[in-house]
Amino acid sequence: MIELEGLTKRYGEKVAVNNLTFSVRPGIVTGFLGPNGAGKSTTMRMLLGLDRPTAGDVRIDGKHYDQLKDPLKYIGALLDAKAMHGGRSAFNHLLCLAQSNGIPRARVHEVLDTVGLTAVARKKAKGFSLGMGQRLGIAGALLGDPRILMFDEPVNGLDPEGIHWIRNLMKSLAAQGRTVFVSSHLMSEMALTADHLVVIGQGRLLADTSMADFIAQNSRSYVRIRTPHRDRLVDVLQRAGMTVVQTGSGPLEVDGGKPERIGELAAQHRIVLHELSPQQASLEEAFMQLTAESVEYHAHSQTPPEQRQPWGEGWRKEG
Ligand SMILES: Nc1ncnc2c1ncn2[C@@H]1O[C@H](COP(=O)(O)OP(=O)(O)OP(=O)(O)O)[C@@H](O)[C@H]1O
Repeated sequence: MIELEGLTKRYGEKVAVNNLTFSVRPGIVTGFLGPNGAGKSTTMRMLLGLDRPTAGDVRIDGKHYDQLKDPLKYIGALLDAKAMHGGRSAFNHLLCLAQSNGIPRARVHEVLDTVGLTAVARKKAKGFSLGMGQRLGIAGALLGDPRILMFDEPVNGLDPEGIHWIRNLMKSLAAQGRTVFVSSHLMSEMALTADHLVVIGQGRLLADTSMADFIAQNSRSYVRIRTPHRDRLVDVLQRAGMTVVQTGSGPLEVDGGKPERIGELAAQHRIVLHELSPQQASLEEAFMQLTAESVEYHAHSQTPPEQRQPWGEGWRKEG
């Protein structure tokens, strides 16, 4: 379990992390989302004792990072895959980490095998591709067999097979009862991996909710219908209290009615349907919706008009 309470970090005038309070629970994958500059990496660095909070507190299984003896046995992290001694071989890099944390040498072989780097274990890390570097960083995170794992952008640079592998790894770590906290800008990937989401913007907490609730709360869901009897169906549905949006001669979009109910009404009135499909926004759409709303909220409260930037701008450029 990771617990943040009022966690705040200022760099001069800049408030990078603003009074964050949330918990990351074991047994599930928790996604950590926010546009560029939202404060995700700063939060993760404070968790690992790499940055000192200006105010507030963050605890790992009830302790501060610097109170942990052999911290790799409690929490494993991938923050910046390039942050390693490139002149060392993959094996020696992991061996150094293991020795400084009281972890047996045999474990180095195990994690190299887990991440698929056994064949290149004696090669220098500076010759590694981005994807191999990510795998080596993940091996380092797994080294101490920790109960808590934290990954900052783990799929960066990975090919589809590597992305698939990471997804399954995170799910299996969570299924073993571990706490898995992962940030990513790849919304489609996050939607497939995370059970729960923590979303921040401009350092503030915007959402702390299940994936399903996040999408439901931040997007419109409706039922799409195609029928050769449009007028009759519209009449029936409106009399049942539903809102029907008609776009030219395209499909009907119905708000406020479940597909089962719509299907039953159509059958009762002997109306033929060619399509009856519930539509749910994607995580990406829900995220854009939430960030769009936050532009107005933050713009007036914090930044002078001449310095205002559309909130989430950087994320949109990348996305
Ligand atoms: N050492 C620092 N000195 C000054 N400002 C910093 C420092 N580190 C981060 N910041 C600022 O704090 C804010 C949060 O940055 P952070 O890197 O935590 O965001 P992020 O959500 O991880 O972004 P990204 O998605 O781009 O990685 C940014 O405005 C950044 O410019």
